[in-house]
This record gives sequence, C-alpha cells and structure tokens, in this order.
Amino acid sequence: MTTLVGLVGWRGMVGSVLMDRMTAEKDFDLIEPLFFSTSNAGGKAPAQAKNETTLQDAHDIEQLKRCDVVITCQGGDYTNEVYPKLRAAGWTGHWIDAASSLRMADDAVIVLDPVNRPVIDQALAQGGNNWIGGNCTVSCMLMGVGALYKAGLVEWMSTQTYQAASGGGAQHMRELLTQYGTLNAEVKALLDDPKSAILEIDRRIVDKQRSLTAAETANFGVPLGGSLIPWIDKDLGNGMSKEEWKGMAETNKILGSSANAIPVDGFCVRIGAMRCHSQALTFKLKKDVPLDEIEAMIAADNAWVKVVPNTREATIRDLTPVAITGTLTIPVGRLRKLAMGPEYLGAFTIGDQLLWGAAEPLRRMLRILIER
Ligand SMILES: NC(=O)C1=CN([C@@H]2O[C@H](COP(=O)(O)OP(=O)(O)OC[C@H]3O[C@@H](n4cnc5c(N)ncnc54)[C@H](OP(=O)(O)O)[C@@H]3O)[C@@H](O)[C@H]2O)C=CC1
Ligand SMILES: N[C@@H](CC(=O)OP(=O)(O)O)C(=O)O
Repeated sequence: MTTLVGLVGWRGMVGSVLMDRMTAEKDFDLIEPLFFSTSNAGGKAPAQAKNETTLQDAHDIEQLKRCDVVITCQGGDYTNEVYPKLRAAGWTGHWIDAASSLRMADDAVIVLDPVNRPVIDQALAQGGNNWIGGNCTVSCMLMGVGALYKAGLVEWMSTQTYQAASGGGAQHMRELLTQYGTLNAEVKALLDDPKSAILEIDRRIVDKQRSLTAAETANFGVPLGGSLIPWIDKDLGNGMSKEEWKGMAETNKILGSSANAIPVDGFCVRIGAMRCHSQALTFKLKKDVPLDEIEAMIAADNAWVKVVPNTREATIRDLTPVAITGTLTIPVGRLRKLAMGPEYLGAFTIGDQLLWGAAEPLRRMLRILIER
C-alpha cells in the first residue's frame, strides 16, 4: 500500500525548498501526498497532489491521523500545538519536523543520515517515530567535518559562525536587501561621481544606518546591511545565546555521544549573506594526524563534502556563500595546522542552510521510512 504522507508548511520558505527537492528526486512517485494548510483549508492542493487534491485543515486531528507520516515545516508554534494532540489521539505514525521544539526530547532523533544513520537505524529498530531536523549550523558543520568526529579524533571544537539572513526567515532576507537598497540610494550620486570623497560616503552611510526607522529594522531589531549582529536566537541568561548552546547539545545528540559529550563552543554571528551559513572551526585533536590524512578522511566521508585546497585562488572561488547557494555541496577549506601545536586544526566550511540545514535531512528521512 502506498504511504500516505501529510505535508504541512509546504508553501513556506523551507517547505518550498523541500517540495523542490522532493520533486527533483521523484519522491512523490513513491507516496500518496496529502497537503495541509493553516490558512486555506478547502483550497486546491499543489500540482504534486495525486488523488487528494483538496487542502486539509492543518489543525484537523482526524485528517492528520490518517497519515502514515506527517512532515512539517510549519514552525515550532504549530508543532507545540498540534503534535501533543495528535499523539494523545492515539496516532502512532512517523512525525518528521523542521522545527526545533521536539529536538531534545528523549524519544526524538535529530536526523542527518549521512552522519548518524546508525543512530537512526537503532531508533527505528526500537520503534522510534519522531524525526527532527537539526539546527542548520550544526547540520552543515557535521556534513563537512563529521569524519573527524566519527574517527573519534575530536577532543574539543570551537566554532565562529557567519550566519545568513535566511536563518531568521523570509522577512529577514527581504529586510536585509531593503537595507542594502536604502544605503545605496543614500550615496548613489556620490558613488556615480568618481571624484567624490570615500570618507564622505562612509559618513553618510553610517548616519543612515543609525537613523533607520523601527519599520526598517523590524525583523533584526538593528541594521544588518553593512554591519553584523553577534547574537542569534534567545538570551539564555548565562552569557550564551541559544544558537551557541545548540552547537554542543545538538552535535552530541546527533552523534549519539551526549553521555560523554565532546565540548563544542564559540560565537554565532549574523552577517549580511542571503542563505548560506559559514563557520570557522578550531579543533583540538586527540593526537597529531598529518594534514593529508585529515583531508582524505574528510573528502571520503560523504558524497557532498568537497575539500577546497588551502590556496587563495581556490578559496575565493569555491569557499563562499555565492559559490555554494542552491547546491548540496559542503566545501571544507582553509585546512591547516594552527600555531598552538600539531593537534590544533583550523578549517572553514559553508552550507546552504535551507538545503542541508533544513529541508534535505527531512526529505532523506522520509525516503528511509518509505524504502525500509
Ligand atoms: N528559516 C530557516 O532557516 C529554518 C526554519 N526552520 C523551521 O521551519 C519553520 C518554517 O520556516 P520558514 O519556511 O522560514 O517559514 P515561512 O514563514 O516561510 O512559512 C511558514 C508558513 O507561513 C505561512 N505563510 C503565510 N504567508 C505566506 C507566504 N506569503 N508565503 C509562504 N507561506 C506563507 C504558510 O503556512 P500556510 O500555507 O499554512 O498558510 C507557511 O507554511 C520555522 O518556523 C522553523 O521552525 C528550520 C530550519 C531553518
Ligand atoms: N537559528 C537559525 C535558524 C533556525 O531555524 O534554527 P533552528 O532550526 O535551530 O531553530 C538561524 O537563525 O540561523
């Protein structure tokens, strides 16, 4: 019998990327999709629909209960409201979710199968049915350097992130671009005049940034265009942002090493990139491993990771958000031993946070369920 898969949040930003990937990989050939909406129940389902062509109410527990699998990109509020009701109604199907709400629950697995397929398989064998996508920064990092963790080489890791606007959602991307436009307009005449003074342009830009209205910074709270924001997600009250906390908690949960957690810590910073998260990593390895062995290990780990030679030319060509956006490639470059000693390794990695950071692990989990 064909698996009935309920899709919630399919028209949002993450959901649209998921739909594109499912279409490209012909996942819809293998399932009967049932599309839900929080705003347009009774409307027409998208073109991927087969027999069920009407949008169902995403809060209708009876319709959700029909599904063998529910896959949601609707967000944490939806999960918090609907998931407990669905389970309380006796539903034992598989719940696949992009939101963070259930990630740390004991009965949930954070899915990133190229890295933790054994953890997924063990949970499946034990009847697990909650499969949650990881934090985008963590997932992209592990897709790049998971090999070092799998080999048991990491004593600790520090990460400094450069996270794109898309991590906040579609409105944040629009706000960033609008700010860039506003700033450009402010000095357009001066830019067009090659004889104008750069410090005059600079002064006008900073004056404009500092006078942006509340409406112009409604999403980020402060200007991001031409600036950066070294805080992402909630303030945990102990000097740490929630995004920084996720680094260690989720990395170890994904790897199944929470009982003996590997320290992971650093700073998470929002920058003016569109949808790729970048990060500079510092590893303390448990032993001195030659750089060529490290490169070979990383390159062999999965089909998407790509080691970028540590040269200026290769780095500026292949190790940027512009080069990676819209692709599943995870480049790892700037690999070199650091001045602190031969066990200290530096690396730089990038990932499209809407692909490996959000939609792709969910899609692949659905595929694992269908094909087992
Ligand atoms: N943004 C990110 O980087 C990441 C997000 N996530 C998770 O995914 C969740 C969804 O994120 P994201 O996709 O960015 O959220 P969106 O705001 O793009 O979409 C969420 C929902 O908003 C509704 N909606 C209202 N207006 C529109 C519109 N004009 N266009 C499209 N949808 C609209 C849709 O629901 P309906 O069709 O029912 O009206 C849609 O499913 C997040 O809350 C988070 O939990 C996870 C990893 C990364
Ligand atoms: N917090 C991430 C995006 C995100 O959705 O993270 P999470 O899935 O952990 O809530 C960012 O802002 O870049």
